[in-house]
Amino acid sequence: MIKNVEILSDKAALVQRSLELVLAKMEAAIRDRGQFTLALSGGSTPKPLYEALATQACPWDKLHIFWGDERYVPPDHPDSNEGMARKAWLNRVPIPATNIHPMPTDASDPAEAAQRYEQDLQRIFQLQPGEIPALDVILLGMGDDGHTASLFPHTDALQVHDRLITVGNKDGQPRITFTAPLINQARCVIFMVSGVSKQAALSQIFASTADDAAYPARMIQPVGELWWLLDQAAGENLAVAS
Ligand SMILES: O=C(O)[C@H](O)[C@@H](O)[C@H](O)[C@H](O)COP(=O)(O)O
Repeated sequence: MIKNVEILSDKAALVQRSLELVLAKMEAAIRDRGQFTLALSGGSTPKPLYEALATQACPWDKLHIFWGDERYVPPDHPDSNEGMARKAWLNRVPIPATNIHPMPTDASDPAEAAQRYEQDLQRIFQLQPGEIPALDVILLGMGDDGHTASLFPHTDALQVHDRLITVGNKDGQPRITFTAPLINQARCVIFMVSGVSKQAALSQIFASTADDAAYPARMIQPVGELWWLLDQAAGENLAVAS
């Protein structure tokens, strides 16, 4: 794993840097493998990045879009990560509808939805049993509590190591989420973290020792590149071990 930490002057600079990095990874992936597989994060931080991507001239037919987690609501619900990304970006560009792979949230049992998405990935990536796909880029955020995707502190999802997709739990509300093993198989993971409220969790996540169950973002140690892009407000007091 190659770990990079950059502290940008403000959120706009963080978004611009994230855009540069995603575009660079997109160009390299399409050059090397003919396509670019990207998993989106939810929350508020990445929305301006998605809006910026909507202004780019990309080989849209070579992009495949996934979500790293999803609230268990319909896509037209205001909390939907899929709905946010479609409004901010995907509805504004000519990306083929078949290249967009949202997490299902229509099953009565979220575990069934998680299994369906896992089967989707197995089909799309033509996986052998037990094989974990390497996505080109997985975008992640981090909550004030140190969660990432929908891997929340002290939840069962943190213990799932034999699946690609599982059911997360935020205060009793179900989520669909990538598991840590799937995230850690990525060629590149990019965390986008903004705001002073993230400082306490970041200090734990960058500490040489802390409880991974309490700060699940610590579990993200990808085989490829790990990028932490922080704005000054989030990263100003961070002692970054090399
Ligand atoms: O569905 C979600 O909410 C996200 O995937 C979640 O993991 C998010 O990235 C963090 O909660 C940070 O959210 P902010 O970017 O809003 O701080």
